[in-house]
Amino acid sequence: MKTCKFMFIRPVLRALQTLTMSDKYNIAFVLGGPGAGKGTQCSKIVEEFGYVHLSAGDLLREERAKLGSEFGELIEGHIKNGTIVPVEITCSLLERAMKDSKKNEFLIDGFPRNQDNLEGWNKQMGDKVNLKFVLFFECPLNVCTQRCLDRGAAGSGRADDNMESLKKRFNTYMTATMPIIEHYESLDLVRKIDATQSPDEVFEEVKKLFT
Ligand SMILES: Nc1ncnc2c1ncn2[C@@H]1O[C@H](COP(=O)(O)OP(=O)(O)OP(=O)(O)O)[C@@H](O)[C@H]1O
Ligand SMILES: O=c1ccn([C@@H]2O[C@H](COP(=O)(O)O)[C@@H](O)[C@H]2O)c(=O)[nH]1
Repeated sequence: MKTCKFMFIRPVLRALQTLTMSDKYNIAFVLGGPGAGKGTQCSKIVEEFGYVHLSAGDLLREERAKLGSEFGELIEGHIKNGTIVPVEITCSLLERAMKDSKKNEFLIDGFPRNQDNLEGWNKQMGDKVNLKFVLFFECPLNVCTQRCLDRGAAGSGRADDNMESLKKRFNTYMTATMPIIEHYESLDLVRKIDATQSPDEVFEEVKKLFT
């Protein structure tokens, strides 16, 4: 009789586990230096593979632009100085956007960028997501700089597409973001892409990860 009673437990547990797994958001983080082409490639992935693209920088810029936003000034200061906004703000914006989208597969672009981001995300979102991999667009500083300056000259309107902000952004990237990429490398989650080629050539490499 006893055996009979416990025979059902394992399949029930397995079913529950499957249910929990499928309830999780599937995400890929997208990292790389300023101007490496993260946004450009994310748009192509969205078009071809139907992910939802959430750029942490765009969400912060939107929040900053909201009339009466409690965090507007703080965000503005960080963006101009190329420093990182506290994770509670960024993570809440990301979680809200994920919930609102009613979708399940996300490219999270430009996040996590430092240890505070990583720890805050793991605490708030760790149990709610399945991290597929970290897409890392590798691009030398001089190429990234030129792309951002060209973007500024073409009228991006971004307060940080200028040499002064770029120096600070690169400093943050090297000192705070690279260690996060190395952390994911140690977990064998990083998929490195050479971002120096044309957008279409880069996308040929990106595609291989999604097919
Ligand atoms: N492979 C590429 N070759 C040449 N130019 C590119 C390439 N990819 C993107 N660009 C251009 O470089 C600029 C920066 O690209 P994009 O906005 O995609 O970079 P990003 O990594 O998202 O930047 P940021 O982190 O500053 O938001 C844009 O003007 C874009 O058109
Ligand atoms: O997770 C994030 C993402 C961005 N920021 C701030 O925004 C700017 C611009 O970011 P882009 O990804 O280049 O659009 C960045 O330099 C940071 O100041 C952030 O704090 N946290």
